[in-house]
Amino acid sequence: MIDVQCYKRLGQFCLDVEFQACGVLGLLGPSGSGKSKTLQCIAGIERPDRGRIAVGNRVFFDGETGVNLAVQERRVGYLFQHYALFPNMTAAENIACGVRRHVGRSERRPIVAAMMERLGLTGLEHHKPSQLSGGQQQRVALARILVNEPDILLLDEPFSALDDALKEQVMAELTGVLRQFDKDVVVVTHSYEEAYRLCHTIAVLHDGRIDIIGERDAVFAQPQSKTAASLMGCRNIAPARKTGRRTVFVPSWNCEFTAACDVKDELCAVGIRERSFSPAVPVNSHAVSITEETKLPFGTLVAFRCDGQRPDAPPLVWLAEGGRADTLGVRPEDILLLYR
Ligand SMILES: Nc1ncnc2c1ncn2[C@@H]1O[C@H](COP(=O)(O)OP(=O)(O)OP(=O)(O)O)[C@@H](O)[C@H]1O
Repeated sequence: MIDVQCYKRLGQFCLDVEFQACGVLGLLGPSGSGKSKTLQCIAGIERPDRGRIAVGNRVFFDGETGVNLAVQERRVGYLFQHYALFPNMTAAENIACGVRRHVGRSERRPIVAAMMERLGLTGLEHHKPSQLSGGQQQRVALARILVNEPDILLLDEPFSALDDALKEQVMAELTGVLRQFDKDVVVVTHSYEEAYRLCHTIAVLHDGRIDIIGERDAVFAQPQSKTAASLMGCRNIAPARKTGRRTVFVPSWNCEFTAACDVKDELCAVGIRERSFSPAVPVNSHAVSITEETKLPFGTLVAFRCDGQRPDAPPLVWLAEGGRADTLGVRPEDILLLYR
């Protein structure tokens, strides 16, 4: 269990986060929202102005009692965006750097060899980082972290240095590594797909604060805020007001929708994912006119306007599998109710 209450002012920016999580937590947020700073406070690279950070029963930082463990004492495995391997050392030497100091020289070699085997790196012992692919470099960096037997893993944008094909392979490998690592993990990412695939819990950061935190499927199904909905891949978001127990009206689209659950009075907007529209859904159905179609490898991105839509409102987008439509419907459970 990781328990974080952390306040830190950095010039104009203010980090003010509070969360508890177990297992693999995904920290999702726009650029500059405080994701990396949160990791750095947990790792001990940044010192919060106040707060408390604990992992399991070990307190890393407590502003009130003055506890502030050094980076090495925290036993944190921090995977940097570009892995930070030593360029002049071989893969095996890089990994050996991670082995704990008290381990004797003769014991180091088998520890490194076992970890290289576990991460599929056998045969690459003598390669320097420049002679390794991006995915292999990432595995060497992970191996260097894991031989140190960390109490928590912090992964900062673990796929940002990889191309799409390699990302897919590395993500599958990392999922396996995380499954074996039965302690807490925090993964920073821009991508909701990465967060969804790797994490049990997702926290969305916005402007230095936790916007929403919850179980992955619950956050994905109802992100609650405009920021979270947009980060979860929702491109149709517009101001809305409650009109009945389960109904909402979107003035700019001139559309009323029925949701699957009760609408709270504080509703400020609705979101509809582009995949949620369908000509075959008979509910929440509205007449539309298509304004533009863009071919994608697996479908067509269709821009459309609703009947009576305000001229200044941007078109909506629908990811169509094929065919055209005069009306488009949305299942009530796909209406995202947004309160912030
Ligand atoms: N030393 C500093 N002084 C002032 N502001 C800072 C300092 N360091 C970071 N910031 C600001 O803190 C904010 C959060 O930075 P952080 O690196 O955590 O963002 P992030 O969410 O990880 O962004 P990205 O996704 O772009 O990496 C940013 O707005 C940044 O400009």
